[in-house]
Amino acid sequence: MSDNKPAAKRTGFHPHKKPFQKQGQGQTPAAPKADHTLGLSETEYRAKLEAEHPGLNVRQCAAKLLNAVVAKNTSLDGLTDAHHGHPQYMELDDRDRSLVRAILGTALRNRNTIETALCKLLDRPLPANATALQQLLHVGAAQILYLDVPDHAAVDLAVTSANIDPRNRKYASLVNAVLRRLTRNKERAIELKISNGPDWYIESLTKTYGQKQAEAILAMQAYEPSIDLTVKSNPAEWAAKLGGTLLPNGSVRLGSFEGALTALEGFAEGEWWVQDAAASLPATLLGDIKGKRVADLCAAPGGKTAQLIMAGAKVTAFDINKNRLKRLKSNLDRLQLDAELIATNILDYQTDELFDAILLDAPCSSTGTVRRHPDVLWTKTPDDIVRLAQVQAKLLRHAISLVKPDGIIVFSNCSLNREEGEDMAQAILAEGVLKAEPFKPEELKGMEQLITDQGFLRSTPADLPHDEPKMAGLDGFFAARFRRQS
Ligand SMILES: C[S@@+](CC[C@H](N)C(=O)[O-])C[C@H]1O[C@@H](n2cnc3c(N)ncnc32)[C@H](O)[C@@H]1O
Repeated sequence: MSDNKPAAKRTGFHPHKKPFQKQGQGQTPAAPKADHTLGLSETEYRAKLEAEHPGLNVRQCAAKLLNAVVAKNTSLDGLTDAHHGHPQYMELDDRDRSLVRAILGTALRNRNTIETALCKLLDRPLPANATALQQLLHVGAAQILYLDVPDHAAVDLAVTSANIDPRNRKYASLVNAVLRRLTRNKERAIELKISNGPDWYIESLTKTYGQKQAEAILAMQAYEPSIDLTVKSNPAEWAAKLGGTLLPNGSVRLGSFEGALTALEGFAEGEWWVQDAAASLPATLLGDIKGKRVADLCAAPGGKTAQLIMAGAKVTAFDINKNRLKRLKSNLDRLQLDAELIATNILDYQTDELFDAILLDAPCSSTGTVRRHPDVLWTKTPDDIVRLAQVQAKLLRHAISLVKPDGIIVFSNCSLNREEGEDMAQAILAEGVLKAEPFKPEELKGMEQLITDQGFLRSTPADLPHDEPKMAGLDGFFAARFRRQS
């Protein structure tokens, strides 16, 4: 695997040297005057600057949110939520919001490549605490290297952003010089063979999957994947209607489409829902559940609940989060499906009416969803993996008390880390209350290769290869099936 240590260079700043003097090339846009003193509110001030420098708000917002993700471990989904997102993001119109998301997705997916390319253009490393400056350069570089934005706009707006921010003003000519040099070295930068992700993650993947498979997974993480749908019925028909591809498990993989997803045929009628093909597998592995009482213990937003209902089970869906459970309810309403809903911490839930079968799709690090959520790697730490594996073991032990003797439990999550998957499952089996019920090839027709030697299910973004990377891959998922012994 290639050089993954750009961060080391960043931290070796020499304060006694006058930084970056040699790099002043090209015209640096003039510094705007600080208008705060004129008594404008923050919003008015930003509106005035935007009128003078169209596109500035988007770049400033992108740099701010990038900093919140990488320096403060804040989830990108929350920051860019359409209703409760970051205030600076909420001020933008839809077009600008989508550019912010494109910049952030690209910057995070290619973070190590961008960092290495920038480091090569710097005479000396940036100060270790210059995180705002670092994000500003990353936002500029993401546009220059990967997005369809004119180079001069990316550079000028980065320089203007630097001039406006008192922390970065003294680096404005550095920003100008480095980004201009990047525009002349694009090809070389893009061709750098860099694995993207923090060192701990790359090491963990390599240890678990071996170098070749780890590299294949990391390569796939550079692409935003296509959208998969789970359909109520007639998957081949829906694949044809929507111009998608029918996958071996019956999911429909969409190619590119015009307009909003919610405007596609069948959405309003509740004929399908969005769910990665790998995420749709665990609910199918409970066996024949027709007419049985099944508990979906961590259910929201309900993709798997819908599958269990469609399989004919009487479903009780639990979730600790009331808002997420409300979302599940509205999803089921659109699909015209019904389940008993209980908002509770399942660790506090006990019943004498034990369930025939249980699905526990546990909270996890979500490292299997990096293609869709490129912030995950930069907001999670190795400690999170250990902590979440402990939570999962606790939830699974409690699930045993809710299922009938001889009943089935399917445990799943969307982590690629074996501590939350294979290791956790083996540790629980060693406690002796559950017996393994290995998955059988005939249960995963066309996807038999996902069954491990121990009879677990393991998918990764490197599975289901396709010439077009966007049409390839699966989310990383783990699933195991157990039977309660007594
Ligand atoms: C991975 S998501 C579930 C996704 C869902 N199964 C689906 O397919 O749409 C995990 C869910 O577990 C819920 N959760 C976490 N801890 C819980 C607990 N102790 N009791 C109940 N729900 C919990 C979270 O609120 C979250 O909605």
